[in-house]
Amino acid sequence: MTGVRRLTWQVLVDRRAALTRLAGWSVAESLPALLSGYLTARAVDDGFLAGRFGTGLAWLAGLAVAIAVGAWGTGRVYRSLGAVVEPFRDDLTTRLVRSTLVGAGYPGSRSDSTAVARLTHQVEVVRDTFGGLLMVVRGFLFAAGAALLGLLALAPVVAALVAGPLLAGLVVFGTALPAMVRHQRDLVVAGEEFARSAGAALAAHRDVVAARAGERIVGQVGRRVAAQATAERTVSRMAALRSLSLGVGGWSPVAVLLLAAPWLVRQGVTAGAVLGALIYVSTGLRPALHALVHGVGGGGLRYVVTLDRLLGAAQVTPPPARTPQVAPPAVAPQVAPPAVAAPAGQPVGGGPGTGTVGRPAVRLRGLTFRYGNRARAVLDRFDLDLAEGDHLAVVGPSGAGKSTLAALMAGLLQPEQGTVRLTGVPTAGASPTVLARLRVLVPQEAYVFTASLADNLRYLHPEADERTLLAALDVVGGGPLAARLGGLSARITPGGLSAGERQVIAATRAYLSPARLVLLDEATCHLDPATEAQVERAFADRPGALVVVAHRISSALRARRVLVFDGDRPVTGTHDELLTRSATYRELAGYWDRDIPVPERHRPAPATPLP
Ligand SMILES: Nc1ncnc2c1ncn2[C@@H]1O[C@H](COP(=O)(O)OP(=O)(O)OP(=O)(O)O)[C@@H](O)[C@H]1O
Repeated sequence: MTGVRRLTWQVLVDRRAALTRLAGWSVAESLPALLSGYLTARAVDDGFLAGRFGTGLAWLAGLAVAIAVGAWGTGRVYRSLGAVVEPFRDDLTTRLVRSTLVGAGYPGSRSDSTAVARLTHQVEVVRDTFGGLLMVVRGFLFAAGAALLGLLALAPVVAALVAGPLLAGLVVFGTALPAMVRHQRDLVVAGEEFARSAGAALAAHRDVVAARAGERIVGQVGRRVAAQATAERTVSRMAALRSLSLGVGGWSPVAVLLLAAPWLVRQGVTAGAVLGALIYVSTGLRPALHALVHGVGGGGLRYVVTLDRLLGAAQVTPPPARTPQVAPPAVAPQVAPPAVAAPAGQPVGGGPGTGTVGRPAVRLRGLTFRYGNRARAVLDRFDLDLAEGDHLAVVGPSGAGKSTLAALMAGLLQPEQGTVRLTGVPTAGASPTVLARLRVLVPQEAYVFTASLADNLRYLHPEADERTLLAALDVVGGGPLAARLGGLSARITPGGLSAGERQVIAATRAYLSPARLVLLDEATCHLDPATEAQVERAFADRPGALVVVAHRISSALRARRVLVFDGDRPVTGTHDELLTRSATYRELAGYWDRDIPVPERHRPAPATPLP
């Protein structure tokens, strides 16, 4: 909020000439507030009660003149207000549009004209609320100041009786104000979170269905709805505090004056002065306090919160540096895989002594996950580290949990316990945009939409030029397919492609994405072995880490390490190690063996089961 305070102060200082004019017209506007009680008191005491009807009328005529001057002042006040508010709006719009467009200029950002439209709309909200705030605060200061001066002129004791409760009301309001700002902000954030979460769920409904995450996503969106409702209720409760401050500051002075009237008269205060004091309170102070409390508690809070968020949005931060997508540098991966896999259930590849440099690409810690309260745990306190350059094949019987592990790594599922970090960033609570920069998951059912081949490939890398797209197709093995379809501009439809062709397109798209972690969940199951090998090699050579949920032994053989779902606990190791350590792996390798010849050294030992 410091930014809001500083900017507001700056605006006021920069426009001090316009503010001085505004103050001058405000004095004229508050003339009736200054004179109403006093002139009424004179009209009563010196005129009507003294039997001088004409004198009474003359005082009231004076009041009528003051009211006319006040009305003229009000007209001028609105004109001067524009001189303060409009330049503020223009400054803010320029600043935000510039920062949005500059932000869009960073590689990896989209030029977002809707962001500009959204921001300019919010600037209008700031302008209106700022104008309203200026009016009510100024109105209160002048009206209250005028009324207190008038009360002092009538009788200092009356001024003291009114000032006490007024001050108490202001203290109640001022004390509650920070909490009101906080809750209003929570409400705005809750609304945005809900919109973001529902929007992301709708946009990604195909992936949600593919990952069988429907129930979870509905739960997540439902939690956002509940959070927004709670925030609404809290803001409504804060309205009670506004009413309390109005009651104390606006109504109790009236009650005090009425109760104290006999005593005041005994003290020598005239009946006209008591009536004048009541006029000051009921037509000057109370309405001004009412406008202040509702203006600050409503539009004022919106001003603070909206401006605060706009200022946040205006800070242009370049997105993280993007990885070169095509033709990855011809350097060996920085990190050699560990020579020996850690024992089952222990971190692999990133723990102390394993040779990992820097932050691991993937770090899973204490991961427990089950579908539903009574279901068996698919993963139970599971740890895993993957280094940059690592290539892990995940294998296991049907239903063992391979896709679940991939979805957890991708942040599509959230664990019951434990954490998933991708290059140090926790997936819990990460926005879809952040997740998209960190990882790409290619499911078995490849997602292709009706558009040009180029549009399909650019889905995760909108700025990629044609040369980049063609190079990526070439590396992944999609060159012949692109030629057959008629080039990048060829229009494709999901129904017009075979399952394998869709997988090639999805793989090329993933290859082009900025994410450093690639998760292939049986993403090549419809490809012939040669194309599958080419796809896996392309991803293995790409900077980052690769996880392949494998359905052929060839995938496991190409990987640096293999994770096998063996009974209750996944076991990790090299192919050779697992042949001796995992009965499940031996069994799987035995079946796979029939499909693809396995080098002699990889043949399962005719061993009795090992621990
Ligand atoms: N959406 C879901 N709701 C409830 N249970 C689920 C859901 N998705 C998977 N499961 C269960 O979780 C377990 C692990 O499933 P998962 O899909 O991760 O296995 P998998 O090893 O990938 O299997 P496959 O090789 O057949 O794809 C299975 O018992 C499965 O029935």
